[in-house]
Amino acid sequence: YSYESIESIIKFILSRTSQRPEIGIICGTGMGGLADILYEKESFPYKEIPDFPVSTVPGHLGFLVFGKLNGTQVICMQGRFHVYEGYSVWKCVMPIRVMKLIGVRVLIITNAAGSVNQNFSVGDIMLIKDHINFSGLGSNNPLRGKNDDRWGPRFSPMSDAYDLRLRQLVRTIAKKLDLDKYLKEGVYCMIGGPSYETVSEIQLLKLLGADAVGMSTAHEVIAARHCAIRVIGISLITNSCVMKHDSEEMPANHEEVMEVGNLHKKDLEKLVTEIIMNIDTV
Ligand SMILES: O=P(O)(O)O[C@H]1O[C@H](CO)[C@@H](O)[C@H]1O
Ligand SMILES: Nc1nc2[nH]cnc2c(=O)[nH]1
Repeated sequence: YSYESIESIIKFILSRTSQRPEIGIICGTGMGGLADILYEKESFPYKEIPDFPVSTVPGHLGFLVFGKLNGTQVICMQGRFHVYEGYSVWKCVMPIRVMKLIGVRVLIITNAAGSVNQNFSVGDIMLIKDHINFSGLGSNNPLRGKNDDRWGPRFSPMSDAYDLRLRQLVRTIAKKLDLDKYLKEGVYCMIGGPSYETVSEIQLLKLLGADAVGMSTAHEVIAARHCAIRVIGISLITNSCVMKHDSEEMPANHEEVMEVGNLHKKDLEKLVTEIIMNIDTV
């Protein structure tokens, strides 16, 4: 997608809504209900937006939703794109550039993830402090190819990817909402998927310092940071990864991931609502 092609998508969308949000949300698997916290909603099915990819994964509805929360305008991706769906990595992150041109300054990225850290429990919320982009360490980076400086620089720093001030805000809010007992902080590792990890792979990720693992987010954060959008990353721990060979524990499965997402959506909704009401986008 060239800059101009994103501009024409923007033209299509903005001619159909008068909302101009500065805060974006990406809903993780089973977390599409996050859009329900909004009122005065205007929803656009991905399949009706020119050049937009479509959602193919259960638990990802496939709508771009505009709406308000206490007077603050928000844009929400009800469904994200994963590389394992067959989309190239740059295509997966295209909606983030759409958000940028709409005027988004802060992006709340949520996901469902398996825990690698054995101190984490299912239902915990992990505030992402950093990521390991396993699939991107080679050349599967969304910024690969000719750089357009209108988005950002050729070489994009990532050491400050998960905004320190915003993380402090989330911690304070979690405490106020009495969710701090569920709030963990850690490193998210993105793998390509769609197969879940072997036991040896989980042991490797643990050695590398990962606390949770999933198949999304890192590429989105790279694209967001490249165009100077500040990021909050939140993982809902939906399953504990099997850490030992020959264990009788239940293997990871997508039904469980969606079910846990659904079960804890109220906690996430409360947290995200309060974040949006307290964020300063300046
Ligand atoms: O990261 P999200 O989209 O929340 O979903 C996670 O859950 C799915 C696997 O169950 C994978 O898509 C993984 O990335
Ligand atoms: N890769 C990966 N993605 C997930 N998404 C939700 N749970 C998991 C998991 O255990 N592994």
